[in-house]
Amino acid sequence: MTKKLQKKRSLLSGKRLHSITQSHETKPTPKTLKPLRARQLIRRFHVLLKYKSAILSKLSQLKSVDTETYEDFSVDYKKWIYKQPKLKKIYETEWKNTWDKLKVNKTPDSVIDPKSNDVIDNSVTIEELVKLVGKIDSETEKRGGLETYQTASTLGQDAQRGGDSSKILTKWLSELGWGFPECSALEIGCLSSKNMISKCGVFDVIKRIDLHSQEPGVIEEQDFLKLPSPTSESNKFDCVSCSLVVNFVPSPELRGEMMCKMCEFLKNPTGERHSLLFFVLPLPCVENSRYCDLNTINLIWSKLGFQTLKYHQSNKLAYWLLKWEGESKVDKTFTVKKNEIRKGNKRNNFCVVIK
Ligand SMILES: C[S@@+](CC[C@H](N)C(=O)[O-])C[C@H]1O[C@@H](n2cnc3c(N)ncnc32)[C@H](O)[C@@H]1O
Repeated sequence: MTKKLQKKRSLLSGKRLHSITQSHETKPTPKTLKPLRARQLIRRFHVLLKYKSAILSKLSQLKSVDTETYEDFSVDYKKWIYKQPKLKKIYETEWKNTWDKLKVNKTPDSVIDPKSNDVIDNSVTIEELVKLVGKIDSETEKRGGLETYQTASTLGQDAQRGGDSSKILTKWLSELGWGFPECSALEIGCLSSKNMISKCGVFDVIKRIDLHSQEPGVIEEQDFLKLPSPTSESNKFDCVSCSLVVNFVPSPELRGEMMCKMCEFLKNPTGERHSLLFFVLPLPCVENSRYCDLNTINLIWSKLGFQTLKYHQSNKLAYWLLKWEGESKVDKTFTVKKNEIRKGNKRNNFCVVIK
């Protein structure tokens, strides 16, 4: 490959050139993206993350004969692959092939195989799974990694394009006259500390977390699913905001776990002081999913002890403001299974499962 072509590819991917074995340098992420490009990127990252999670979970079942235990296979899988020379070679070869072949500005290929309808069936071997992980990791990197995904999402928050979603939360809080002394909030999936939730003046304390912090020191780099639940009421929050995060979570079971876990972070109601949850999903998750509709989400929230105070649909998003009735109102026995609600091949597969 000529130097010129290499440079062009690195510019397209928004990354400096590096080999898979080199330590990754800090990569420049594009500062601007056209709205259509941003939407395409967000969609592609969701697809890649979803498949990666399914493939790693299959891989962790198949490798169960391995004696070494891994604290978190979704993070440690590379250690496991690299321990075995044959698998390491498969992973690296696929990573490099994908890196060389992928044109980031072209409509991407199917992640697994269009012939198998992208289904990971039971006959798939460890080698095939490792190859798929190599392919996904390489594409993710070549598209600029999570940072680029976040840039695309931040651009979606641009005031000229409707502003960040917490603008609706603050409007609703002011309509309700909600607010207390020493009011605290937990913002899950926080892209910026300059959002309306931070500027509205209702909250004295805001804990901001994100899988990949864009503002170290202000936004804690933390997976909400791994965040230990507070053991005392004083460490809980008056409000939890979880906007456009559950749809990012890669499996239906983890989405269910995330929704249930939010309750553990909310203060139980005392007198007039009620805790709130602000929740946002892309509209297609409830309007056009094969497995989920508005009733499903509303049922889950009501079983978890929430009462809907406000609901709003824009062209693209669904917003809820929910009041929590406390631990005693949580139905700990209810389950939600993956059931087909709508038929048709133009549907998406967004789904929440509660076990
Ligand atoms: C589409 S952005 C939404 C950002 C913002 N809340 C909004 O409404 O525009 C999703 C964010 O959620 C973060 N995220 C996804 N899963 C997460 C998790 N398990 N824990 C913490 N953050 C997570 C991602 O890193 C990403 O920054």
